[in-house]
Amino acid sequence: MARRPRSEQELFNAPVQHSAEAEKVSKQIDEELSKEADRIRRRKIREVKVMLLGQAESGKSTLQKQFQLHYAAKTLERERPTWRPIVLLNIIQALRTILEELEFEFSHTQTSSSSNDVSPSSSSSSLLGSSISELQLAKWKVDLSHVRTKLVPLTAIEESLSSDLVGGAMIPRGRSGFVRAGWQSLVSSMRARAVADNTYVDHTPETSQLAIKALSMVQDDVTRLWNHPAVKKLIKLRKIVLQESAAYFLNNVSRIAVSNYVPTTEDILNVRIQTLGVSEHSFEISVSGQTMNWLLYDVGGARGQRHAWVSYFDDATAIIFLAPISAFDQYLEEDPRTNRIDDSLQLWTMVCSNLLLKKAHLVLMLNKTDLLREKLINGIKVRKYITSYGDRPNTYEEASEYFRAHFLQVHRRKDVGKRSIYVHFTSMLDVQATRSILAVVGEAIVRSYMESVGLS
Ligand SMILES: Nc1nc2c(ncn2[C@@H]2O[C@H](COP(=O)(O)OP(=O)(O)OP(=O)(O)O)[C@@H](O)[C@H]2O)c(=O)[nH]1
Ligand SMILES: [Mg+2]
Repeated sequence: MARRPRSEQELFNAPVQHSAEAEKVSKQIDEELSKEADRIRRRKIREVKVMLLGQAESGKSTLQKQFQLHYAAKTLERERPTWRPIVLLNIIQALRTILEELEFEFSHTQTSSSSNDVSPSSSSSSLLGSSISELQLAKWKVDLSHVRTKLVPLTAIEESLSSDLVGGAMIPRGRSGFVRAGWQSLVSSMRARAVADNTYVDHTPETSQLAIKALSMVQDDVTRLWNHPAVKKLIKLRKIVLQESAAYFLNNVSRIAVSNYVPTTEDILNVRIQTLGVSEHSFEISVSGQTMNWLLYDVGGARGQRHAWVSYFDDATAIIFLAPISAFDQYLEEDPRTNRIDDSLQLWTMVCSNLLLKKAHLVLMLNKTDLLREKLINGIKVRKYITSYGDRPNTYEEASEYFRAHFLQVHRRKDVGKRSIYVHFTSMLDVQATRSILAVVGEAIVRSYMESVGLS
């Protein structure tokens, strides 16, 4: 009996106590959820989405690496060994192109004298030039055949290297040298990794190791081929057209052909590998005391890749458009009738006039200025490829300003957002110059973003 009231109290109070406890817990949960929602909202507010757009080979992936170098240097350090197969692939691709073109040219050589006359005075009328003697040509053919045989073990590795980059998938013939988002995890699992003192534990993937070994065994032949007068002549005549990075790597073969080779930053910036699809990269960037989470979207720029861009447009904070102004004498690989500058202008028109991008901040990078200078110094005439250039002086100042004016005119006529435009002349291989440009670009994008969300 004595316990009854207590028990009654228990009966009445217990659920009351329980419900108070539950209410407290529920309140706590609500508070946590609200805090989390707030955190997500704030994080979202600080998320800046930047798309890198431009035709193939305009330098988008190189710019992405520069961002990584300046804002997430440790990640670039970690990934350093994963660039090794791509450097090797670039070297082998260049050698294959040289050998194929030499073979084609030699097999199409017509002699101006009878075929069994090999006197030094008889001459060849091939594309190699009429001044080459028959004797010389015969000697070159022997040289080529000798080098080709020696290089077989190296060139045979191209397909395997390329296939490793796409997780072992079969690569259609003639289609080597591309990567998709996340490729680094395929080649880094992690046979090579950085350790604290910046040396690398060498577990190089087998294919790369084989390629390095093969390269080290034939490096003198590679150098002889690269410096061969027939090769120099065909490059000058544009019968051999190599990737822009080929000369850099072929001049550095002796440094690369060593078993403990680790790509330098310059190597990483110089490599050429086509991007397929869209790759997302994230960086924390601090500008004017604000830490922003940058999501950088690096897209494939070839015509067949551009359909993938649009699904990223509607929430893009900024577009960095790259136009390689050195490409005035080049045509699209995917459509050899279209001049590369014309294609860039068309793409830029699409960017300026696209309603989904109406609110995006626009940055225009007129890239590859180093190559533009080089071409003009070497006497390549702009007006030969772009007739409207007329009689303007064939100088860097004149040509760069001419291209800038054209891109600005497109923006003036086609911009649907009445936006200011930020234009920079860039040379994406120049680390110091690019560092200062990235600081300016970063600040401008963040400022414009803050204004747009009313946080300025
Ligand atoms: N000389 C020189 N080379 C550059 C410059 N910018 C990029 N490159 C080189 O141009 C080549 C192509 O650059 P990428 O960054 O791969 O081009 P991309 O725009 O990403 O091309 P896709 O992925 O096919 O769309 C690479 O070998 C780069 O090293 C530059 O300003 N000057
Ligand atoms: Mg790319």
